This record gives sequence, C-alpha cells and structure tokens, in this order.
Amino acid sequence: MIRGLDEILGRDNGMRGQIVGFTLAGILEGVVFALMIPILKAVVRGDYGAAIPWVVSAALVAAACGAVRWIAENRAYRIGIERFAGGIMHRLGEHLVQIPLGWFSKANRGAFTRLVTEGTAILMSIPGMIVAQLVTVTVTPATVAIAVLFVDWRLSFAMVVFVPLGIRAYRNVQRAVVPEYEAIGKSESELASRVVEYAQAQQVLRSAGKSDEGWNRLDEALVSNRDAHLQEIGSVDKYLLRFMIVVQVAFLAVLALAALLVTTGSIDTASVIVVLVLAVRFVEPMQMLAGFGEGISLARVSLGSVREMIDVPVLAEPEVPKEPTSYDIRFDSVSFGYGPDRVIRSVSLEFPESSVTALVGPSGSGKTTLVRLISRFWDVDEGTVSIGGVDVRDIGTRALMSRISTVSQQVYLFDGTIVENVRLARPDATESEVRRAVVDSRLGEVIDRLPSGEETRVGEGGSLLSGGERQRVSIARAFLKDTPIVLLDEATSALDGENEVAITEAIHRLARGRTVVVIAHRLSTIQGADHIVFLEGGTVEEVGSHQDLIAHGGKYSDLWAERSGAEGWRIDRAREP
Ligand SMILES: Nc1ncnc2c1ncn2[C@@H]1O[C@H](COP(=O)(O)OP(=O)(O)OP(=O)(O)O)[C@@H](O)[C@H]1O
Repeated sequence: MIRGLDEILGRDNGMRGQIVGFTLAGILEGVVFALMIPILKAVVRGDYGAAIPWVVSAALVAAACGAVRWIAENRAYRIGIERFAGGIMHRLGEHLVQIPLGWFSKANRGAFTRLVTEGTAILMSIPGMIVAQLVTVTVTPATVAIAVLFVDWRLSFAMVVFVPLGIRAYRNVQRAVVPEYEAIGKSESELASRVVEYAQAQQVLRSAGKSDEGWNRLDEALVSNRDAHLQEIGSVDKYLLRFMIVVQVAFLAVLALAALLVTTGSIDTASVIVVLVLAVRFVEPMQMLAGFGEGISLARVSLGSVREMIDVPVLAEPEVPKEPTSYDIRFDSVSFGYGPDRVIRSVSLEFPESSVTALVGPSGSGKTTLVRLISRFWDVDEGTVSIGGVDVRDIGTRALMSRISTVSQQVYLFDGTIVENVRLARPDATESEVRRAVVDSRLGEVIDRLPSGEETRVGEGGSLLSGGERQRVSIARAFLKDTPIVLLDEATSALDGENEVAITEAIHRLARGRTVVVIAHRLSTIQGADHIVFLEGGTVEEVGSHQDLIAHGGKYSDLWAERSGAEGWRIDRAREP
C-alpha cells in the first residue's frame, strides 16, 4: 500500500510520519502493559506500597501515549483531507484532462463517480484509521511479547511461535477479499449507471409502455450486486474462520503452557496472572484485525482504481506544436478500432476548406467515429488525420480544441442561465459578443419565451429545455467560439417545425466560411451539402455531390430513394435560405 501511495503521491506523502507517530504510541501502550508486571506482582504479594511508583510510571507513560496518539490522529485528519483525498483527486483530475475523450464511456464515468464519492472517504481514512489499525495490530502485540519475555521466555516464545501462522492465515484472507471487493466495486459502478439510466429513461419507457423492461435492467444490476456481496461472504468467511482459529489456538497454547509451568512449580502464581492479563492484550488486537481487514482491503481496492485511471495513457503532446494555417481536413489511409476489430478501415478522404461535407451511411458504419478522430477522441491506429497539412497529433490538444466546435443535441448544459451556458464556450468573450452569438443562433427567441427571460435557469443537464432548444445553445456556443472547423452531429429525433426552420437557418449561417463535417440525418442537409461521403462497414463507398451520386445510381441513390419515399420528404431547399 505504501509503495502504491508513493507512486501516486510521491514519497513525501506523510505516511512515514504517521507510521512513526502511531508506532511510538503503540510502543508506549506496550510499555504501559509491561509496567503491569511489577504492579500485579506487588498486588498479588499484598505489597501495595511497592506498586505505587509503578502505577505512577504507568500513568505517566499512558499520558504520553495519549498525547502522541492525539497528535498523530490530528495530523492524520489533516493529511487525510489535504494530501490523500485532495492530493489523489487532484492528481486524477490533472491526468483525466489529458487522456483521450473516448475514455469517458458510461462504464468509466460510473467507476470515476464511485471513486470520487465513496473512494474519497476511504482514501481519507488511510493516514488515520488504517495506519493506526495496522500499527495497533502489530506493535502492541510485539511489545507485549517482549514484556512477557522478562517474566518467562517460554511463554513469550509460545506467543510468538504462532505469529507466522497468523500472518499466513491473514494473507489468505486478504488474497481472497481483494478480488471480491473489486467485483463488488464493478457491480456497484454498473448499478450506479443503471440507476441514472433508469431515471433518465423514464419518459421514453413510459411512453413506450415499457416500464417493466427498464426496471428489469435495473433489477438485473441489483441482483448481480447482491450476488457479488454473497460471493464475497462465501469465499472470505472460511479464510476468516481459519485466521480466528489460529488466534484462539495461540491463546489456548499460552494458557495451557502457563498452567503446566505453574503445576510443575517453574513459575509463580503472580507471574501467571500477569502473563494471562498480557496474553489477552496480545490476542485482542489480532482479533480486531479481522474487522480492520475490510477497511484495509477497501483502501487497497480504491488505490487500485486510482492507479488504473492514472495508468490510462495520456494523449501524446508534441514537443514543438505546429500551427495549421489552412483548414482543409484529410484522412490518409486511416484505420482505427476500439478493440482488436477495425471499425474504420483504410479511409482516405478530403474535407475541403470552407465547405460542408455530409457523412451518411447505415447505423454503425463509422460516421461518429470518423468525426471523433478529427478532434482526437482517440488516436488513429494507422494513417494520419491532418488539418491544413498538419497531423492532428502535432497540433497539440489545446490548440486543436481551440479550432474545433462541436454542435450536437447531446450537449451538456450546466444548471445556470442560458447565457452562462453559452459563455462557457469562451469565458473571456465580451457582453456584445455573447449577445451576437445568441442572436445568430436564434437562441434569443427561446430566451424571450422563457418565464424569467435571460435569468431562467436551464436545470441540471439542461432538462428544462427541449432537444431543439439545447441544440440552439450548442450552436450559440459554436458562434461564440468562432472556430474555422465545425463538427456537427445532427439530431436523429424529429424536431418540431419551428425548431427545424430556426436550426437549419442558424446552421447555414454558422457554416459560412468554415469547414463543416456533418453527420447528416435530415435529407435537406444531405442534399444541400457540397460533398457527400457514403460510409459502410468503416470504408468509404461513394463520394460526390448529391446530383453526381444520384446519377451514379449506387448505394447513396438507393438510400436516398428509400428515405425520401419512407419519410415523404419534400426536398425544397438549397444551402442558402
Ligand atoms: N466507444 C465505443 N467502444 C466500442 N465500440 C464502439 C464505440 N463507439 C462505437 N463503437 C462501434 O464502432 C462501430 C461504428 O460506430 P459509430 O458510432 O462510429 O457508427 P455510426 O455510423 O455513427 O452509427 P449511428 O448512425 O448509429 O450513430 C459500431 O460497430 C459501434 O458499435
């Protein structure tokens, strides 16, 4: 655990100081017990006067022990908050902003949420509770065993001889418990995601009359979480039992040996009483170890999760970033897969500067992946994606992000006002720039309709706005950011007539003079694009203008016929309104 902490926080993490402090307290506690020897011996002899100096010494050492423990506990509280919870989260935060955006899948977000909520409390308890417990269960019995050595070496030996067995039995408990806690952790992350999903999907589920189906998914997660807990109890209990048996056998062995020594006259009764009192203090902390073990294992699992996240490779940053001077986007023989299977295969494409390219193709053909490779959600496995002739990996993440706006309906809105949400795209923008973006995106019309106008809060995740209204906020952000490249994921869900007109008009205005790549679902957008790329199975099947591709009579033409027939679309717009 210490090595793990050193790796995450560096050697100067305060743990060593804590160990020294609690060890000192443990030794002093042991000395108090050792002082019981002359006290008890004097009391058994009936010589109370002889006991007094020892009682005073024991009281002084006990006071010193209390003071050292108090200092160590206070320090533990401070470093628990600042260095452990704060330091580890800070380190994680620094790391997470450098890893590919693609890492933030639902499962990883669940694991991260769990680590920040539950894990923080566990990590905070490491320098206090966990170190104190570890020291208590090692130092106190060791000092007791040394003290008994002064009474009778054979009894001390009987205590110590069981220690290796106890350590072995305890290691088995730990070995069994860690994977079980990891499994519980995974099932709890899954459960957390399912609970959120269930709450968010209520409207869809109810309107589709599928509330049971939604509950079933949550129920499955609950059942597997319960199973994980039962499995943990089942597989750990037998090791815990063995550990407890070793501890009890050690105690009984000391008792039996003491009885034997007394009956053979090798030791006096006073010494036996002393040893038995001390033997209880020897065994007690070890018994407590079984209970402490849970905290120690949980801390190990939490540290393991931190380690796992810190080990996610960061996006490589160029030593000397290059600046693109033009904004055409090229894919040269690009291949990419989320796992071993490629979902983009040898794609070579050009998205000319200041033009609109529509990506179309069946679901799962790779449209979203292709667009995300432009903004380095992930790095390609083979080939290059370049902007203005510069490989995106040579531009540097911050510079790359400053040149790209992403517009989508799945935009996340914070629970502030609409204007605050727009400003997020460029916090240093002036009032008039924000207003201009609001007008250009036709978001002003939405604000005018809201009960408190500009002051209306949008709710968590923008829940008080419709999908079309959220999309307008996303467009306003793009206007404010004013980037040369716009990546647009058109909503698949139907928009009402008013939103459709307003959004189409705003997007056309946004597209002027920029390089736009749009994952197009609306036939009007597809037809109005300068270029159309038809993807299937991660490869480019057809490229051309709408007229060329219709004339070609290939897959695009079939898709067009199918969709325009099915949806009864009237194609009546050109790019400019
Ligand atoms: N994060 C991910 N992890 C693993 N596989 C993924 C991930 N995202 C997408 N895929 C897979 O990659 C392939 C391409 O998906 P992609 O989302 O790019 O297609 P798409 O054409 O945008 O589909 P749609 O139109 O349905 O959104 C699919 O087989 C999909 O299952």
